[in-house]
Order: sequence, then C-alpha cells, then structure tokens
Amino acid sequence: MSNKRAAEASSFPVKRPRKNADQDADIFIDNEDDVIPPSPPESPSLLPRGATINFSALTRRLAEEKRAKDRDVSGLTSLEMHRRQQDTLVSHIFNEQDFSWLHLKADHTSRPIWISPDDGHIILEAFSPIAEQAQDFLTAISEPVSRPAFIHEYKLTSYSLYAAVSVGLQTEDIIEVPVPDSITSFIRDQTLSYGKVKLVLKHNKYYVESSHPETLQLLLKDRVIREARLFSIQQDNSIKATTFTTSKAPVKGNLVIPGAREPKKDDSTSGRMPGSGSNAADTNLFTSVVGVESDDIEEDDDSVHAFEIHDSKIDEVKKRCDELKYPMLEEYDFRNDTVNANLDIDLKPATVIRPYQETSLSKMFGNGRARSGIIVLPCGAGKTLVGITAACTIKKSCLVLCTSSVSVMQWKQQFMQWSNITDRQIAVFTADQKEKFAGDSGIVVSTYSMVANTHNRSHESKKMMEFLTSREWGFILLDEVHVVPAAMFRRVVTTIKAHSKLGLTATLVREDDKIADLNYMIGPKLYEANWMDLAAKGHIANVQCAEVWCPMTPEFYGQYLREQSRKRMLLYCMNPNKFQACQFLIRYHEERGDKVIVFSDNVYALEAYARRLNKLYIHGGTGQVERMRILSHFQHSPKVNTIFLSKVGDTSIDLPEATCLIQISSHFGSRRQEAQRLGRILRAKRRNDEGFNAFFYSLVSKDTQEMYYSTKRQQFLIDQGYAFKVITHLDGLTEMPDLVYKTRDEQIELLQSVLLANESEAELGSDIRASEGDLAGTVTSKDFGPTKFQRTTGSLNALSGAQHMSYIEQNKSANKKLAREAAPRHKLFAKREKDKAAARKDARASGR
Ligand SMILES: Nc1ncnc2c1ncn2[C@@H]1O[C@H](COP(=O)(O)OP(=O)(O)OP(=O)(O)O)[C@@H](O)[C@H]1O
Repeated sequence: MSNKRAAEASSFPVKRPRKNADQDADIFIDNEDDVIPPSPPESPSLLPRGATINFSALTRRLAEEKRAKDRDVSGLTSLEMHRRQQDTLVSHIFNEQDFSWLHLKADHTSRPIWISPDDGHIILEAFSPIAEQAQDFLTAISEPVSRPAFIHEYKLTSYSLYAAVSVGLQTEDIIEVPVPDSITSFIRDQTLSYGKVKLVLKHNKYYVESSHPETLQLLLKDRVIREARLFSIQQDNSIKATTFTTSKAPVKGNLVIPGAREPKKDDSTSGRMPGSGSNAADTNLFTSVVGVESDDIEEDDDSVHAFEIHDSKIDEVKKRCDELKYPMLEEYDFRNDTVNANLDIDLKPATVIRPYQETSLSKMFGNGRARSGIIVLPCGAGKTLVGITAACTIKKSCLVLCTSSVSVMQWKQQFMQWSNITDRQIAVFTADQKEKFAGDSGIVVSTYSMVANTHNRSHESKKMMEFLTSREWGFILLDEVHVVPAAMFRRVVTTIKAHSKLGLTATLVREDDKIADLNYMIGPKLYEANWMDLAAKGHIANVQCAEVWCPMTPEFYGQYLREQSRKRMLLYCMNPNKFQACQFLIRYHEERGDKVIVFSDNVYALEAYARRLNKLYIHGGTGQVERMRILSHFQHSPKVNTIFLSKVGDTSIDLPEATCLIQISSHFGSRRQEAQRLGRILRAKRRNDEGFNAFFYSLVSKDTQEMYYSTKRQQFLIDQGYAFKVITHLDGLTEMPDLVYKTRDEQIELLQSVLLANESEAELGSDIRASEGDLAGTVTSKDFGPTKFQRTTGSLNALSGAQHMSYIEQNKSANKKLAREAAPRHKLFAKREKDKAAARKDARASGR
C-alpha cells in the first residue's frame, strides 16, 4: 500500500504548526479528524520535520480531543461528515479514493475480503474473526504484499498461481469462491498450462516429462528447447527411448503414438523429419518424444512422455518454459527411488518441530513426493530444522549449500543436534576442510562459492568436485537463497544433479530484479510464514521498532551540504547528536537489563563510536580469537552488555541474549539487511517472558540522504507488520552525565577528524573482508587477499586535536583492555612471547 510508512508514522505524535495549539503541549496529533493542518506536507509520503515527542502530553491531548470530537460528531449529517473528512490529513492521502463516507453493507462483517477486478490486488480485513481462515488460502494463491496489523494486502500474480498449482491446488479450487470475472479469466489463463510439465532426473539424465503429449509437442516447437534436446540412443530397463536414430516409433505400453512413423536416418542430424499431411512438422516433433513406462515415474498418469535434455541447458530450458507459461515442476518420488542408496537418517526422538515448520514441510511433501521450491520463514524461526527435517524425510544423499564457512559448521552441528546422523555420514567441503562421507550415501555441507567457483582449484578441491558432480543427489538444500548471485546459482544448479531442491530464506527480496529467477532455478515459493503470527505465538520475539531522528549540528550540516557524497555519508554517521542518542539509548537499555548490539556498516564510525563509548567491537579486521572472546563476554559477562558489530554480524550470528539493537550506519536502502539485523533479536531467549519486548532503533541524521534510505530499508519490515515509531526527542538526553560531544568545541574537533579521514573511510566496502566473511572469522587473508585499507587513527587523532588527555583516555580501545584482561597465558606461550619480544628488540638494535 502506498504511503504505508507515512500512515504508520502519522499515528505517532509529530509536532506541526496548527491553529489554537496549546503553547505548552509539545505534540501534534495528525490522525485526528478535527485537527486540520494549515497545509498538507509537501509530499503525502513525507512527514514534517522538526517534530518532538512528549508522551504524557500526548495521552492528555488524545483524551481531550476525543472528548471534543465526540461532542462535535453528534448531530452531523453524513454529507457534513464527509466534508469534514475531506479536510483531514488522511483524506489528502487517498484523494478521490477516500470512500470513508460511504455506508457499509449490513453483512460487511462476513465479507472481510475485497478483490480489485483491475489488478488482482486483494485486501483483507485482518481484524475480522474469519480472517485467519482466509489468510492460509490467500498465502497459498497470492503474494503477500503487506501485512500490518489491521489490513492485509495480497496480489495474484502468475508466480503465485504457479506456486498454488505446484502445492496441489486446481484451477477450480482457486475460483470456487465468487471473484470478479476478470480475475476468474486471469486465473484460468494462468493456471491452464501450469503443472503440465515436469523436469525429471532419472539415471543421471534430465527429462522434460508430461502426460500431455501436445504440450511437449508445443514446447519442442521452441528453438531454445529444441536445441537443448539430447538425441541419444538410450535404452535401459526403465526407459524406452526412441529417437530419430531408432528404427521404431515410440511406444509406451499399449500406447501407440498417433502419427509416429519411421524416421529417415538423415533426419537425426537435421532435427527435422519429412512427413506427410498438413501437421507433418508437429507430428515429427512428436515422434521425437520419448515414451516412459508409466509405472516407473508416474503411477497415476495413464501415459507419460518425455524427452531428454542436455545437462548444461537445464537452466535455459527452465527459463524458456517459464516464459512460455509452462513452468516445470520438479517433484521427486523418493520413496520409489531404488537407484540411489538410502541414507539412514531420522530426527532424534527429542526433536519436536513447531506447527509452522510442519505446515511449511507439508507444502513440500503434500503428495508424498518432494516438491522443489522455496520456504520463507522469518529470521530465527528455525529454517535449519525445516531443512534437516526435509532431509530426514527424503533419506537420500543430501548436499547443503550455505553462504559462509561459519554457516557450514553451524549446519553440520545442527544436523548432529537434531538428527541421528553420525560424524562419518556428514562431511564438510570448505577452503580448509575437504571431506567425503563414508559409505554410499551421506551429507555434504559446503558453500556456494566452493561449488560454483571454477578458477584456481587445488587438486584436492578438484577431486572433491568430481565427487560432488559425478553422483546423483536426492536433495539439495540451499540456504539464504535470496543472496546468492544468479550466475553462481546457475553454475550450482547445472553442475550438481539433484532430484529435489529446497531454498530457504527469510527475506525473499533483493534490490536488483533477480528474485523472479529463483522461480525457475529452484521452484515456486511453497510457504511463507507471517512474522506477526509467529511473534504472537511466542516463536519469535515481539519487537518495538523506532526511527530516531537526530538533527545535524550546524557545523556538520554546513559541511554536509558542501561535501561530495562519500564524505557526506561519514558526516551523517558521525553527527554528534547521533553519537549522543546512541550513548543515551545504550545507557537506557543497559540499565533496564538489556544486552545491546550496535550495528554500523561504516567501520570508521564503528571504531570511533565504540572507542569513545568504551565498548567492545568486532569488524572484518578483528581476529578470530578476539571475536570469540568478545562474543563470549557479551553472552556470559554481566559487565559486557553492549557490543558494536559491523556487517559481519548481519547473518550467521546466534546471540539469543541480545534484546536491543541500535543501528547507526547501514547499507543504503537495503531492505534485506534491515530485516536480517532485526533477526538478530527475534530469537531473544527472553521472548516468552511476560510482556517482553525487544527493541530496534535506527538512528538517522535528519535532513540528510539517510532519511530517504531509512524509509526504503524499513519497507520490508513494515510489510511484515512492523510499525516504526518516529522518535524526535529523547527525554532526559541533555541531562545525562558524561554526555559525549556536549560542547561546540568538542563537536568541531570531531568534525575536523572526520574531515581529515581518508575518503575511503566513508566507504561501506572498507570492511571488505567482513562483507564476504562471517562472524567467527574463518575468512583468512588467503581467501580475500590483504586487507585493502589500513587505518591510522593515531595520526589523525593527533591532527584533529584528539591529543587532549581526556579524549585519549577514552579513546583506548575496550578490545585491547579485554585482551589484556584475558585469562593468563600458559607459561610456555608467555615465554615464547618474551623470546619474540627480545628478538624484535635485537633486530631493532641491529638496525635491521
Ligand atoms: N522446533 C524447534 N524446537 C526448539 N528449538 C528450535 C526449533 N526450531 C528452531 N529452534 C531454535 O531456534 C533458533 C533459530 O533457529 P535457526 O538458526 O535455524 O533460525 P533461522 O531461521 O535459520 O534464522 P536466520 O535466518 O537468522 O539464520 C535456534 O537456536 C534453533 O535451535
């Protein structure tokens, strides 16, 4: 819905000039009918700036205004009401589409859904008592666009209908309820061809299969598909293949394919076959279709036809079929697969999967086979266990692909935790470890890049790849599918032969346009959970989200207006008011007993904040041992309640102790990053405590580009039902003792140091190793080359006047302090250190 954010934010008190406003009331209520602003904001989606908040005054004013409104409303005709409403703030958002003055039908409570006949948008009143039943059905047939608390919006698309058909719904099931004619015909049109074509892997060969011969005939008319077809002389026990080169027409049981005739040998090379009659060409194409014994692959179909396609063309064919509106379903009849060895894997008796995990799996295994597709669950909702349960159901060799080597180890550990798999049956393939499982079947966990990158492979890696590519996999599990570059995916999908694929993700969004590609590369979205539902049921934490507007100081803003874009970013990150807001929120939440993570993509800002506020920090350059030490202190020490993380902490971090997030710098408008970061507190241990709330703050420098990015970033979460409060004033901030950068001089000093900072410091990419790496620091310089940038804070500080004693005192890194406090080292290491120091001293002395 357009202007969602504005609508959400507008329910918060925002100060605006208005007639008769109480002088002492520091608030403005902009969603009340009788409060008429002198003029609408410049743009309906933008809120006025300069607002402040005062909660007690707000409550008072709301009560007063409600009383006043009740009085006014009595006695007004509906037309008068309408006129009044036309003048309200909400009305200008909806313009002519403000139908709030219309009367509702008497039975409106039993009609919580409206379907737009023009574009397939579906609006659901989520507050209706019967909404829950409708939600499951709507999620199965349409894309959830936005699901805030009261009104949900869905959209019927060709992909969503494809997904509906692939989980077993028929056209008639979908249009059983009364829908506008235009929508009925859209659904019919779209679903007519869905589910008719399958991609089947049999004996390490791919076949396009259908029980509708005319469909295969039609597909073979397409050049891309025709060229991908493999002409091979193939005959085995299960597949009777007939191609141009054979002397017989294709037969399948008693099926005699009409028009089949003996082809001439020459035709095999030309791809054409002479025929007689008007539909000779079609007939010829048809004769190239391979007949497959029905009970080998399709028990319930009377006749199944297929033709083989080239392994390397799988992707193209899938894409083409998608474009032709014949998307290929991939289903794996694992129970009847006698060719691939079974894997002895089961969930441990103590493992209990949650209802939504079960629902998502039922979409995959609904018809007794494994459907390929994507399951979307919120961060921290337990996607790993869903994947493991799927592997335990299929019971064939399984390849798991993740985005980082830490995730690899986590997946292995989770497999061992939840299932009875033994260490010998599960292997990892990373830059450091290249293992194979023992026996005929097993599990391999690896990263996308290990499998997809073809350059500079070591001998061991090559052998491992042969192991992976030479066999048929029952199942391939694809973690975090939304982040993998399409080209990498393509390579994985074409090199690894798997009967079924399951993609897992929390955020099926990307800022590029590539999300649709996943539909044909993996399969349709099988299930998408509702974040708010899971939060209501205690599976993930309830989170209060807020955007804190921090005005720029005049000096910073003046400079901001003069600077080029990269430095601008550094200026809005380092804004002293943001610094102070961060300090205030950390203090406030630490005092409440929260554990706080502060995120900053910008490493310069991250270090500057952490040092100044005397907190521990981790970024791409932080060594493995140090990371572990910091994380462990955060988890177990009551003295360490706040840590600063760069984007290394966006994913692959499981810190259930964390209950509050503060974001000071982020990756532009990335909706995915915002959701992933929120995910760090969704798994809060204390989530089931009575009245527990986790907190997510995004600190934004006012009147800067950051405001725009912030709005964009929040969109995904808003669509999931999160409401971002806008906080324009933090009560008690100015009275806080030890407030940093309180004086103008200090602020100017800070500005100087920012101006002296290297341009590259402003880049989010300066945490280059971090962006590619992962929290536990398995990334080595070998993997990504030497660190690109070196910070020389010492000299910069000196230049910016930071040599002032108190500043230097504060500026000591808490990381170093912690390192010194770390457990005393073993005598042997201590001696070695001593020897090394002595050697260094000698070297210096000798001038080397
Ligand atoms: N059925 C279950 N019973 C008990 N604990 C569970 C269950 N499912 C998941 N969990 C726990 O919930 C936590 C989050 O699970 P997991 O790491 O798989 O989430 P995720 O969805 O992959 O999150 P992210 O997207 O952030 O990586 C883990 O600690 C996991 O052990």
